[in-house]
Amino acid sequence: MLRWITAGESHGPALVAVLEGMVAGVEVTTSDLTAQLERRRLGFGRSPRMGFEADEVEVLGGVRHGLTQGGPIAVRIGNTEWPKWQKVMSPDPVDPSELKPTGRNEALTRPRPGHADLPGMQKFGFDEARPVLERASARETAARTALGTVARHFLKQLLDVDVISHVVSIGGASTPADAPLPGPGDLAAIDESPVRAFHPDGTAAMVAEVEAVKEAGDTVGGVIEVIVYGLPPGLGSHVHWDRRLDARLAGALMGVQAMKGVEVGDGFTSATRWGSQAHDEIDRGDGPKGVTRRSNRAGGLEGGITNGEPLRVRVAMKPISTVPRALATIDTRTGEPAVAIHQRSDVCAVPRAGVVLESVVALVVAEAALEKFGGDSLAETRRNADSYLRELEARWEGR
Ligand SMILES: Cc1cc2nc3c(=O)[nH]c(=O)nc-3n(C[C@H](O)[C@H](O)[C@H](O)COP(=O)(O)O)c2cc1C
Ligand SMILES: C=C(O[C@@H]1CC(C(=O)O)=C[C@@H](OP(=O)(O)O)[C@H]1O)C(=O)O
Repeated sequence: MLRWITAGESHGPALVAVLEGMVAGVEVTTSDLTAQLERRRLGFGRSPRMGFEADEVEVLGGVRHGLTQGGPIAVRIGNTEWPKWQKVMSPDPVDPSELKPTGRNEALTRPRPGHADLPGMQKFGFDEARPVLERASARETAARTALGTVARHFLKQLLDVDVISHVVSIGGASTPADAPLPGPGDLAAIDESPVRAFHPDGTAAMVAEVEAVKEAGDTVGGVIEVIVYGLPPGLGSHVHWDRRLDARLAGALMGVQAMKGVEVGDGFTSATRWGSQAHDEIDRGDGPKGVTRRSNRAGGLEGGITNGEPLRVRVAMKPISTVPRALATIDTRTGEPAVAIHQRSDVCAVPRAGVVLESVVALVVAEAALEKFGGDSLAETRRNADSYLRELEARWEGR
């Protein structure tokens, strides 16, 4: 079993994250984690904070001399802004006279429609939104990105698996429908697009959309596609609902802040097609799997099991709820109409979110690979995987 857990507030001293159940012998370094965290900070429409938040990573346990040790991997990501927030976010009691009334410590009683503010206050009995938004904030996704990096390295070293993503649309602007799917070697080019789109026309249209939204003092969401290349058939299982890989991916992806829909393969479009046009016909092929498909509408998953084709999921992200032209709300102190909290925010976090979604997919797929192949060291897991792949191929011998 692979488990991951995070803690920490957006404006606290640091985020911490633990990955438990990773095998020994996976090569990964602090700079590998830093590189993924840097990718997560890029993107047109990012918040002002992303310009200076340095994501200072420290590996506190589980890795020695660049190799995982088999024990829990613990990571700390320091928040650059902590000195400014020390009093407001102090874990220990603070003398009220030390909390000078500034924007930072004013009581947040004008909850933002779309953020966790109001339901969180109602649920926990808080009289302001600070304790809610601090933990709801997508700052936490830095922690999952760090852990996801270990999972990506494991998958790459085990089976040469690549996890990539690209932005399909932002608001009404999309990648052309007939654009080819990016391959594993295209990730660097995607990262160079300011909106992390693969097609140049898509990039131009989406940049224009973000500019228009910014100009209007608004925010915008979009759709991101994550693709995993190199997976063998057989990860996940049809035997029970909570073993289905599609179900587990959807749950983990919806667990990312602001994600409101997940589509596996052609998902919603498949629901409009007739069966003969919706499925992926099977041929004998020369690959290690012994079979190929004429298409990949299923997104590499049938019965909750990988089928050897690229795994493909699309995720819908809603617009950021801290809208600069702030939305109507109520002041929870008085019950009177008010304008929602707004200090600063992203216009569009869709490009950055792709890196988070890749990390989450890597964690779920790494867990499924460990379930299938077992082992305590990368070498042992690889032996088990090789033996399984040989067996798959051997089935076709003489046929
Ligand atoms: C990468 C990323 C950046 C985000 N940045 C912001 C932001 O700057 N302002 C904001 O209000 N929400 C932002 N969000 C979304 C909120 O965290 C999210 O809407 C909130 O936690 C409520 O959860 P829900 O949208 O899933 O219901 C961001 C989300 C992601 C994934
Ligand atoms: C800090 C990050 O994202 C934050 C996510 C976020 C939110 O409400 O989700 C609000 C913003 O934070 P702040 O209110 O401090 O400007 C974003 O910058 C990050 O991704 O590292």
